[in-house]
Amino acid sequence: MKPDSDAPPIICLDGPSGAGKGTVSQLLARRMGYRLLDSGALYRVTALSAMRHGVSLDDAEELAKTARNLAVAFEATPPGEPARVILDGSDVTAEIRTEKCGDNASRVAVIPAVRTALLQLQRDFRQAPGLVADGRDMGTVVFPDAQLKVFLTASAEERAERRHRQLLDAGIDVKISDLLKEIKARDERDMNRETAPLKPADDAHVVDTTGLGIEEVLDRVLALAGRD
Ligand SMILES: Nc1ncnc2c1ncn2[C@@H]1O[C@H](COP(=O)(O)OP(=O)(O)O)[C@@H](O)[C@H]1O
Ligand SMILES: Nc1ccn([C@@H]2O[C@H](COP(=O)(O)OP(=O)(O)O)[C@@H](O)[C@H]2O)c(=O)n1
Repeated sequence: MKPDSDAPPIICLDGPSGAGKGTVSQLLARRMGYRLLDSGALYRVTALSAMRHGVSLDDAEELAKTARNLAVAFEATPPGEPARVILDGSDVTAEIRTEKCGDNASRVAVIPAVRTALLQLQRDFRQAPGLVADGRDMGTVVFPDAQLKVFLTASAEERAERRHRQLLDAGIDVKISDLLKEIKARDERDMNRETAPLKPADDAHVVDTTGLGIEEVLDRVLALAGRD
């Protein structure tokens, strides 16, 4: 799809868990002076809100209602730090990052009515001077006319190792074999759902980050954006 020349530019970074989307998106948004959409946080917050209100993860209708009525806000933080995520007035930034919440997010994300409920909220992030959008379907569904679409990936083993290091840094010791199992299960669910499955858009640039450092990945994306 051709970019709408009047709309603010968008760079989409899609890919599986642990590919580096969040990290690279933040660095890229800072370099470009763009806003940032962490779409995964919206699915995580929907899952958390459902858990808090006793909504079953099998109840599609109530989950869609939960997504439609989300009282969520992203609060700016100093450069380099992820935005603080506020749900119903309380800070859930750390709570939504747990593996449990990620897993539940991928369960609610299967439901088409939940995805529809979150669509406009995501599109509203498109504001001048531009947007970096991080997720699974940014280039395929939410912003099909984006100027640049990048699909970041890496081997499941390397993604599990990255997540392991990240959790250890946060003082959480989880078995790497369990993380690998969870990552593979989430990949499977995200790639095989009927609505907005995880896959590169036809016009996406696929960047395999296995063996690449964060700065190298950032440089590749900046080069694709014409900013090297
Ligand atoms: N290319 C890379 N090399 C090494 N570690 C990376 C790389 N990209 C990301 N990481 C680290 O891996 C972890 C997961 O990255 P993150 O950006 O949260 O991935 P995603 O948003 O795709 O799930 C973080 O701790 C991050 O610092
Ligand atoms: N645009 C998006 C973003 C996330 N998601 C879902 O939300 C879950 C959590 O996304 P995330 O981006 O926060 O997860 P990580 O890649 O950080 O592990 C994913 O496993 C997807 O199932 C989605 O379906 N569509």
